[in-house]
Amino acid sequence: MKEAGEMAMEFRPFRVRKKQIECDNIVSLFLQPTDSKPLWPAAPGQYLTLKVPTNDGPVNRTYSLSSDCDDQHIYRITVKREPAPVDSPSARAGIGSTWIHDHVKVGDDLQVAPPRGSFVLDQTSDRPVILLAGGVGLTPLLSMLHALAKTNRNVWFFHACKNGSEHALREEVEKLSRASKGRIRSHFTYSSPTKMDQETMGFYSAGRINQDTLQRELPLDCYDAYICGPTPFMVAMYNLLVDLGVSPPNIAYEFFGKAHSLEELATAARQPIARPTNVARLGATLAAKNPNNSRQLESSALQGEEPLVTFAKSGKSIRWNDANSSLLEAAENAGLTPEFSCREGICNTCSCALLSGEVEYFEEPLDAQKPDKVLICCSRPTGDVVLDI
Ligand SMILES: NC(=O)C1=CN([C@@H]2O[C@H](COP(=O)(O)OP(=O)(O)OC[C@H]3O[C@@H](n4cnc5c(N)ncnc54)[C@H](OP(=O)(O)O)[C@@H]3O)[C@@H](O)[C@H]2O)C=CC1
Repeated sequence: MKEAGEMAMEFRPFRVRKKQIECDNIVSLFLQPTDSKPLWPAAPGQYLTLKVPTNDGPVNRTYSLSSDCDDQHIYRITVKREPAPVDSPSARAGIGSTWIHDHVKVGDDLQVAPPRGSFVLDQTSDRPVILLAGGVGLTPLLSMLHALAKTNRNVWFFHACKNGSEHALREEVEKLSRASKGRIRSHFTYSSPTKMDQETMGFYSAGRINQDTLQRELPLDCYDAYICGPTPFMVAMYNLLVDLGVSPPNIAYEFFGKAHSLEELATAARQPIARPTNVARLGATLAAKNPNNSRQLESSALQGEEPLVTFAKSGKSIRWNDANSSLLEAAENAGLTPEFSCREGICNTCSCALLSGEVEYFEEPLDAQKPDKVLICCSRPTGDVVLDI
């Protein structure tokens, strides 16, 4: 097991050199290090983590790089203002995006952690590429487009937006497309085009990207595909691609949802399936009132059984099952709804008290964790554990 103290990653000071409004609700920040060290290397598709100051202390938020990763001089991130969820208007608007939109100005210094993420362009492949962007999900795909512009690969860049006022970085995509002399084709779909969009014909199709859109644009071929956008968009695009014959292993996406994978959601969208749970409801008193009670349990390891995971507050226990990717997923499969956001050990949203037992991290948390705390999104139990959930 890695020691928590070994896990903290390096944050460095970066200065905001430029803040650019891209459209109604999207801005870009251009960031340069102030410690006179070079930029970290980044792969097209990766994201940066920023420390966002709040009244309750700093929180980590991640933003995909939208710039050309070969640029050794400056990073660009592009951020949409996230309003409070429509179904819960009393909830807070996105902390990070509100702070970037309302408070960050040119000359400010921000703490930034190195590029991370495995949603990256496969630069060893020579297959033609389909990039499917929904809204501000274009950011990692634009970074990929910059890399692809320097290759001989054919590229189709589809971007779905509500309308022209929410369409960021259009000129940059068109410029790359023009310079490619036909090798990079772009297609913009507006779901709710405005009157002005209609007059200027600033989009190629209206409505949502569907099978017709893709079939019209794409010749039969063997593609690599990359999808980024809201989850329903990604689910729909995944199923469209599979229906068009794109091989699932060649479809890449970044997904932070509750299901194991986007593929699982995409299958569910075609044919709803019941999800098995492996919950054993124990007496509500088990370890809940006195977490030390759990120490009276016989060690599962000694018995040769899978570890017992006890959720003290909710009085539920389950046997660990390797089908769970993390303690967070185990809790969800037990019918609990712990808070989470990134599911990658970055934002600390899922941090909870570890009342007893030990865990191991399969993904290195960005911040060092105190011994009595655990990030459940990126850890598994090494023996019986009691969590304060
Ligand atoms: N690295 C990453 O993983 C990144 C992820 N993101 C994510 O991308 C998302 C972008 O959201 P946002 O800009 O608000 O997107 P929007 O809500 O503006 O949606 C963008 C477009 O997608 C369309 N769309 C939605 N659902 C479907 C569907 N089922 N089939 C076809 N088209 C659909 C919308 O159509 P309609 O108007 O009809 O709904 C709209 O035209 C966020 O969830 C953000 O977290 C963003 C950046 C980086």
